[in-house]
Amino acid sequence: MNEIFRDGLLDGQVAIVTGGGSGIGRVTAIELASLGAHVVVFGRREEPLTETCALVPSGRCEAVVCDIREEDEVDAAVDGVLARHGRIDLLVNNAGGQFLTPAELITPKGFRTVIRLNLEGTWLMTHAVATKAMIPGGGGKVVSITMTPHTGLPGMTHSSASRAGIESLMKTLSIEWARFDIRLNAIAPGIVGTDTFLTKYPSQFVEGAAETVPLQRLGTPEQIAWMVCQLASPAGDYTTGSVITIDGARDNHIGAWPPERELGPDGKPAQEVRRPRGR
Ligand SMILES: CCCCCCCCC/C=C/C(=O)SCCNC(=O)CCNC(=O)[C@H](O)C(C)(C)COP(=O)(O)OP(=O)(O)OC[C@H]1O[C@@H](n2cnc3c(N)ncnc32)[C@H](O)[C@@H]1OP(=O)(O)O
Ligand SMILES: NC(=O)C1=CN([C@@H]2O[C@H](COP(=O)(O)OP(=O)(O)OC[C@H]3O[C@@H](n4cnc5c(N)ncnc54)[C@H](OP(=O)(O)O)[C@@H]3O)[C@@H](O)[C@H]2O)C=CC1
Repeated sequence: MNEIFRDGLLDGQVAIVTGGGSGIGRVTAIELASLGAHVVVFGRREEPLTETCALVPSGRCEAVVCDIREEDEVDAAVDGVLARHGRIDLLVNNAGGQFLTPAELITPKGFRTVIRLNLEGTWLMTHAVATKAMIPGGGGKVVSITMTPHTGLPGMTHSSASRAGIESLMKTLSIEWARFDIRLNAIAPGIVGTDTFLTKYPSQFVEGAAETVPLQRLGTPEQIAWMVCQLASPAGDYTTGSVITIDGARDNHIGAWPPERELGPDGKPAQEVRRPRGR
């Protein structure tokens, strides 16, 4: 039973979720399966993938070890899904990440590592699924998880560049592959309180994160997963080439409004005094 959508909404669909062994990817896999989809989770480590599948009560989940940066692994893994299921309706490019470091300290290898994971991995997966399954099969949907704020991610130059690249990829392919009925979108989350976010980054960054969001709280993996489900459903059939930002307005403004310095003497938002008419 799904909390938001009707039972059986995605019956018969076959979906791949990369990075499905943890965080947003795991919750997305569980939500898709709860709506009837058969989900195949990809990741480098088998154990977390198997754990995700154990959390899917219907058993409609399968773990495939695949490093999305390696084209031979991607080809073999996608071929395997196709051989077992005969179709792929949905690809969720969720695997990704970065390390937080000032730009001047990022080495060529470090930059390449993040670009290869986020941008090249997303390209390899999207190209393999499209050419092997969606183009011959008459269509499909791709959802790629990126990141806000779109004004730039200081401390994450490599990731910022790669996420912009992914959004551009989705937009461009939505034009080229419209003739194959493939619909491609990006979901750009703000800060989501996953285990990795809460444990990987410096404490100052994590503890101060909610304060930087106009809504003053972090997002949840479910809020991202439900948008994936909506796009996968008939409600998403005409949505393509879009970037859907889910971030508590972090893309628009840093912190609560009004900031302390803009409060009036009464503690309310400062307001300009209206001049008398005629002056
Ligand atoms: C912000 C404002 C908006 C704020 C608002 C926005 C906030 C959004 C918050 C976002 C949160 C998330 O995305 S949370 C989810 C994040 N999840 C992840 O990152 C999971 C996936 N990440 C990873 O696997 C790793 O972090 C990643 C480095 C990307 C890839 O790992 P690999 O095992 O492939 O690579 P490694 O062998 O570890 O490292 C390869 C090289 O990378 C470099 N490298 C790796 N870690 C490094 C480090 N900590 N510091 C320096 N350099 C490092 C070195 O050059 C390494 O080479 P050597 O020197 O030779 O070792
Ligand atoms: N949490 C947040 O605040 C935000 C997250 N995002 C993005 O959303 C996505 C999910 O984030 P979140 O759930 O927090 O992070 P996690 O670290 O939990 O998820 C990342 C997943 O990607 C998998 N992965 C990493 N590298 C590879 C690879 N080379 N091949 C295949 N799988 C790989 C990991 O599994 P394994 O290590 O086993 O391969 C892991 O399951 C990421 O792209 C993240 O950057 C975007 C905005 C905000």
